[in-house]
Amino acid sequence: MARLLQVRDLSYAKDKDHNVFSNLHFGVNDGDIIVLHGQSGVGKTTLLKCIAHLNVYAGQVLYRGQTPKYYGVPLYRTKVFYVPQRPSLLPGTPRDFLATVTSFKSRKSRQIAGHSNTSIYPIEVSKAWGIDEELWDRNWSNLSGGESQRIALATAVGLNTAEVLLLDEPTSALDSHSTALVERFIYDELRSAESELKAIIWITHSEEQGRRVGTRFLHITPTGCEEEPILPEF
Ligand SMILES: Nc1ncnc2c1ncn2[C@@H]1O[C@H](COP(=O)(O)OP(=O)(O)OP(=O)(O)O)[C@@H](O)[C@H]1O
Repeated sequence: MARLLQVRDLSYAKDKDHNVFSNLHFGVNDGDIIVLHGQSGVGKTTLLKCIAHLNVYAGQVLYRGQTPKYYGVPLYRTKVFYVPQRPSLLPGTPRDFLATVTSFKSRKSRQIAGHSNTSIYPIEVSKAWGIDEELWDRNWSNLSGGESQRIALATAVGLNTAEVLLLDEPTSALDSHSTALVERFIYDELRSAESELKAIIWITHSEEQGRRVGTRFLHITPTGCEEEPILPEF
């Protein structure tokens, strides 16, 4: 089983006197969907941002045995792709964002038969989740929470560059029907031979969703993390 990510002795400090968390050690393997548990404010979002190299941290995050700087951070971020909980804070429109991400030469987009435009697949994915194409040309700030969540996720999945997705409450603004569509799609992508996607770290506050999607469960505390056993269902 291939080791995709290795987190070693990771700690993050808000300021010089306050660690948010410290001493995090864990690995992410091919096929994993790791659900992060932990009290509100313990640092789950912060941890995903550290892994995406968006926060400055102490310790090491290795992707396929190498640091983000070894690949170059922009390329690394297309391989280990962070999807924020509130993409509405991004500047410009979703189509601008798509153009920026697709400009990295690491991209290996999946194409739709009959389409020559390689950035069309994210738009097609979002259509499958009920998003009209015209919404891609609206400013993020003028989209609803659920629309921007689906578009950001469709970008991450549809570009097909990421081997590891870092999902920060990706369906928190969605109704149960849209949530089910998104969960099924991501599950199928993870198991598709055509998809680059190999593993996910997923933050959810829904225990039911955690049980539906998770293959491993990691409990974060301020002083470390431990793997929770998967309990048999009765
Ligand atoms: N930009 C920031 N500046 C200063 N402190 C921050 C910032 N962002 C988050 N924090 C603090 O860092 C800590 C961890 O926040 P984080 O959002 O990572 O927690 P979380 O476990 O994801 O929380 P929740 O479950 O409520 O979403 C909190 O104490 C939070 O107040």
